[in-house]
Amino acid sequence: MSAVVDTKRISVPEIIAKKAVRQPVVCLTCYHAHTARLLDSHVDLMLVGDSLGMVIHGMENTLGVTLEMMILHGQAVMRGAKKALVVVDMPFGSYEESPQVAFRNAARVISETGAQAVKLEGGERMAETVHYLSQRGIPVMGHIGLTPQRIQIFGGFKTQGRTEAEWPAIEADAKAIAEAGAFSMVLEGMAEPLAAKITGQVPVPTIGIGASAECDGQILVMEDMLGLNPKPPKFVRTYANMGEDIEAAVKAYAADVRARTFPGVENVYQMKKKTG
Ligand SMILES: Nc1nc(=O)c2c([nH]1)NC[C@@H]1CN(c3ccc(C(=O)N[C@@H](CCC(=O)O)C(=O)O)cc3)CN21
Ligand SMILES: CC(C)C(=O)C(=O)O
Ligand SMILES: [Mg+2]
Repeated sequence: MSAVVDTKRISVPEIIAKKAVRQPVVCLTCYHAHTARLLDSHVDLMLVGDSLGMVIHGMENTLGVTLEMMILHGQAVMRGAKKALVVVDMPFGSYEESPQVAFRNAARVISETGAQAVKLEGGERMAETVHYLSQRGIPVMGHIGLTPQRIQIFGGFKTQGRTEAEWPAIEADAKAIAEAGAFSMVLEGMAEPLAAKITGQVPVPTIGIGASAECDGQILVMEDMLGLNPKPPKFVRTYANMGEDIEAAVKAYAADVRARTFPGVENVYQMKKKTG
């Protein structure tokens, strides 16, 4: 018998349980199989974010991302992720209309990708939908504060809750989706003390991005922290300079091809030796 490899996947209840024991929930976005494999043993949760429209498809915002794109990338990530919990973003237009439409589309995401959960943007106005999905077997991660799918309403990617007058509405959003059954929630782009306050008010883990170190977990767009975004937002810490590394590698390859030093003897095939 072959050795038993520990590939048990982290579950939704295990993510929730981390809050009580103050274990930070480590999250990154992930859009491909090869990066999923590299991230798998280091993160608790991978989010197939609709930011993929901007980050890998070059779109100006996330509004043009389709359900088909999310399913395709969700399938790719699931082929590389064996231990981490995988969450797939519901794209703009796939869940806002009604809880029923949201369920139909979320069920496609879950059944066609094998991911554990979906994420959708919105607080109080989406609470009924969060409840409808979680009651029917689909774990939902909430997302409040700066919700990029409302870029046209906000007039840009603008940090929320920087005046106290804005706080009650955002606190009500957090409370509403927690009560509706969200298993965790992303707090994006909000003033630090507000994110800290909400983290103290809800029973499920808060996952911050441009929020606060007091959130129960953190998420970043992987390409941003790897140095692949030439103009990263202020909330990003870059842990590698992959943009520079890729350019240097491509430059060296181009020089080798032009000098005919690639391929080398080690890269080419000789004729088979004649036998007999
Ligand atoms: N590459 C990438 N990283 C992300 O984190 C990300 C995406 N794309 N696309 C979808 C959303 C959009 N996000 C963004 C993008 C830019 C800012 C930004 O420029 N913020 C300003 C502050 C703006 C203000 O408060 O007025 C900053 O300087 O950080 C914020 C969130 C976060 N998400
Ligand atoms: C930034 C995270 C939270 C997200 O929603 C995305 O990547 O789409
Ligand atoms: Mg998103």
